[in-house]
Amino acid sequence: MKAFRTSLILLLAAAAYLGLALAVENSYHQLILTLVLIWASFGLSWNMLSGYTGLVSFGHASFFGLGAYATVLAQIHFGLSPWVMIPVSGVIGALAGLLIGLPTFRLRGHYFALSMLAYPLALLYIFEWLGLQEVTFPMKREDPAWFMQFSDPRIYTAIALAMLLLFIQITRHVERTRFGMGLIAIKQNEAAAEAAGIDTLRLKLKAIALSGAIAGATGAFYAVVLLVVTPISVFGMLVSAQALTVAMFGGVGTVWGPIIGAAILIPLGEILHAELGSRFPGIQGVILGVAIVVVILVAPEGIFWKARDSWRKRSKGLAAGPAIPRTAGPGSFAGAGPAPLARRELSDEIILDVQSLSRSFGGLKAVQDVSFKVRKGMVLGIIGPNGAGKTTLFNVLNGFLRPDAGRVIVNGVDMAGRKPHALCAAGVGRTFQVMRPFMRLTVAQNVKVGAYVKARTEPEAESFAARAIAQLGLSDCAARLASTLTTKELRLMELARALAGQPRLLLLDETLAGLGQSEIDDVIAGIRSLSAAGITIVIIEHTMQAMVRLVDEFVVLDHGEVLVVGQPQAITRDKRVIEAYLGKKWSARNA
Ligand SMILES: Nc1ncnc2c1ncn2[C@@H]1O[C@H](COP(=O)(O)OP(=O)(O)OP(=O)(O)O)[C@@H](O)[C@H]1O
Repeated sequence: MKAFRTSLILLLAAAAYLGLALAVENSYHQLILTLVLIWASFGLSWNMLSGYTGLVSFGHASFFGLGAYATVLAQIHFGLSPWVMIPVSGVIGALAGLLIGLPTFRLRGHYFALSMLAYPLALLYIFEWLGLQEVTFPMKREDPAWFMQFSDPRIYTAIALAMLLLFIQITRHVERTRFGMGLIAIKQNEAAAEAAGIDTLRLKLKAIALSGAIAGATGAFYAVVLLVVTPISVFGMLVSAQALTVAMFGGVGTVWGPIIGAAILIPLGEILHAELGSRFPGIQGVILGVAIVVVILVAPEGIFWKARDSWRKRSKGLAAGPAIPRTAGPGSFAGAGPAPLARRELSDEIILDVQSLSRSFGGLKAVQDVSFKVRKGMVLGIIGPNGAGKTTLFNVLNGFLRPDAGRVIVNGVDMAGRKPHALCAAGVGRTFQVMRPFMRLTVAQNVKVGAYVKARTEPEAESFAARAIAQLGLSDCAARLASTLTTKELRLMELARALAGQPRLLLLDETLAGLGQSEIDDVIAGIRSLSAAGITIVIIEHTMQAMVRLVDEFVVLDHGEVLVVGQPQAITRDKRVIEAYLGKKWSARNA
């Protein structure tokens, strides 16, 4: 219903814009109307990669310029029409995206952004070196419509509008699918996305290909409108900056951002250029610079998000903070309590077999020759002093780190060195010591991202997520943004997200950290409910009082090695464990 309403508003806005274009007589103003649509399309292309994945690109002019040159050269040398070359330029842009993405996605953050800058610069010099300084479309008086050489500039505006509407539809479709959700998850936390089973490299390549396709087609049409292509006008720094600025100004990671940005900045820049350009050459660049500074200071995520957040706050919406009654609220479990786990009969089936696992950092042996077995349905605690190698061991078990030696046998298959999303698909879920929620998503969306690894369809993902949310007592907060949750609710949400991937084995990293006593009881009850549902659990935790109530068996690590393995009663009395970890005070207090 909401999607239908949005489509209707969009169509009405498009009709109004077209009406305005038809009414405008002045050809320069007509050109501005067309340019707004072109730069909005280019901004959408930038948004598809950088807005959704958070990988900032300073190099989108590569795709734009390749589309522009392909179109003009194809007309000159092969007589091909722009009607053919605009879609072909989309394909060229997509292929260029894959070629650029494959090596460049190895880099992150600033390194990614800067290396993207290199591609249009290199292309600019290559096209200059090829002698393509100023390439003009040959006039085709015999068949102007076929070669998009219209005498009425309003036709260009109409075509640009149709292209923009298509790109908006593509973007809106992406936003609604698991692909779009995966991109947002990557932006908010790439490691958590991997651990939730998302193949982040594949998704980023898909995003850059789609982004390159939109930029390539837009560049092709831009060339047609201006009739002449120069390296600086399509590969220049200002071109990439334009895409980035309209999206950042309007709002990143939303379909509306680039449209708002282009609608404000392009006419402003053009009018100032027309009025003051002769006295202040390069005034458009100044406008872009000022726009960026204003946005960084006033609305770092862009106008759209600023307006939406303040509207939501005012109308007491989702962002208004926790307002859920606590009586039977999140994390309340029937039967939850502090009693120790009754000794249970565990199956003999081995679900995780760790054999001689080692991992060093330079000369530091963080994990050395570690072996242990985890039986189906058990809760295994991993304890040890700070720096004993617990987190490193988890990172190796879940694929964030490659082991130097050893085997990690999950359900009979050696998974050592496999990527986190592959381990997740094999049934290994993970939570993090430092919580890694997707803050701008609701609880239900956060958990749904975790469900994608096993769910084949959207309804299935929603049902897995709803079940996990209910199991952890979070149904009341399902519609709230993760950013409004308490620490305990966030911990439970992380458990729910891991649970939604239908894991057979869950690795929990300091799930009780930062919680008060009653909150610890609630989260322990949550973990027990997972165990009762047949999930095998391996947990790292420092809170020993809680651990002895929770686990069936301990593995104690010290200096990266297994010190001892055993049941809680034996472990808490073991002299070596008391000396290395628990301390005499703990044993006296709990004797
Ligand atoms: N990426 C890294 N590079 C270099 N050294 C590291 C790295 N990660 C961990 N270490 C070192 O490896 C050792 C084990 O660290 P690890 O974080 O696994 O211990 P831990 O038992 O989880 O500690 P804590 O209880 O404090 O979380 C420590 O000496 C740590 O400084």
